[in-house]
Amino acid sequence: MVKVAVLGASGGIGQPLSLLLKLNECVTELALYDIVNSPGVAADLGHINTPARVTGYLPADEGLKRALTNAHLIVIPAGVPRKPGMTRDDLFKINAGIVRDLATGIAQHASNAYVLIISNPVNSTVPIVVEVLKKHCVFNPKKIFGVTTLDVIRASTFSSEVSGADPCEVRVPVVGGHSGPTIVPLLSQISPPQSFSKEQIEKLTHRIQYGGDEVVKAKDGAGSATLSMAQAGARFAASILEATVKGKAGIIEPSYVCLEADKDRGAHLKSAVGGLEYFSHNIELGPEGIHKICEIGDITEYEKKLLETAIPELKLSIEKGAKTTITNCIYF
Ligand SMILES: NC(=O)C1=CN([C@@H]2O[C@H](COP(=O)(O)OP(=O)(O)OC[C@H]3O[C@@H](n4cnc5c(N)ncnc54)[C@H](O)[C@@H]3O)[C@@H](O)[C@H]2O)C=CC1
Ligand SMILES: O=C([O-])CC(=O)C(=O)O
Repeated sequence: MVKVAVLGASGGIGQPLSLLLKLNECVTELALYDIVNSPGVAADLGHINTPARVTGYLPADEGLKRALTNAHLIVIPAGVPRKPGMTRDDLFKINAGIVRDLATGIAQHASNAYVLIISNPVNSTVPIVVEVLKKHCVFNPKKIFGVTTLDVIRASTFSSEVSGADPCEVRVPVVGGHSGPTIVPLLSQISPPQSFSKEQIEKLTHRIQYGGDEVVKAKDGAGSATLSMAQAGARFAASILEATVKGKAGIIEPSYVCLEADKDRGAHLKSAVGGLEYFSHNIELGPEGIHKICEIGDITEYEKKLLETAIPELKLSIEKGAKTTITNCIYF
């Protein structure tokens, strides 16, 4: 039995993500939780002829508990998206409370599950989840993931538009966090190798860092990336299932994680990034979640400067998330 729960399943990301998870034949039960419309989304998806049984839950009648109980994997796209002119950090006031309450449910009803956090600001919401799990003494750093897959998907797409390479084949490590200057693409490590001019690198870097803004602007008040994010979330969830259910070795995905998940390499990386407790980088997945956090490797002077700029902002976002208390959260 492989139960996957989606929290925020009726939203712009939640619905297409749930559709893609319903198409994943490794999933046998798909539990959809939201404060609105989840039974309808579940009824609709339930007609698709793939193995997963789909159930929908609202907060009434212990819906969160029922959605979470026995979940192997939980994906969280619950929360409000940006409008033009907002930063991801502007979402903290509302989303911090939502994520904290969902994390409390996870601590109580599914403390052994793998948790993928999509809700923004990811740089802060991941520390919120970790602090809640720590408070309940159920924290396992190898199982908590901030979803940054969309950054590498964008890096593959945008760099291929310049180079003409096949976007399906191109991989660019993107490190740091998930907001503007904290998104640090390492174009010098692009695979297959590719050389770009200084100007191309600067333009590409900026586009990858602010790719989210392109969508927010184009949607003109109707939200942020949903379809590309659903694909990114489904890809990451599929990789976690491949590694933890099917036991496939050597899968590498990027994610924003707690560096203590990999004692040796994590400690090394922590000292290389100014003592940050959380950082996004390529992760090798294993049967128990995070198997190995990859090294940063050789980077150019330009990339070192980007990293130096990212570190102070990341530090503030991490502290803000870790300090979240009942009083600084707003509810619907
Ligand atoms: N990590 C990433 O790369 C990305 C993250 N995001 C973030 O994902 C989040 C969701 O975005 P959208 O789906 O576009 O928003 P949306 O507003 O379309 O959907 C959010 C859903 O969350 C639900 N919700 C609100 N409070 C809830 C609660 N307490 N429990 C359960 N569900 C709750 C809402 O009812 C709604 O259905 C935003 O915070 C957005 O910034 C968006 C794109 C990329
Ligand atoms: O830009 C946003 O607010 C949503 C997001 O995180 C992204 O698209 O990368």
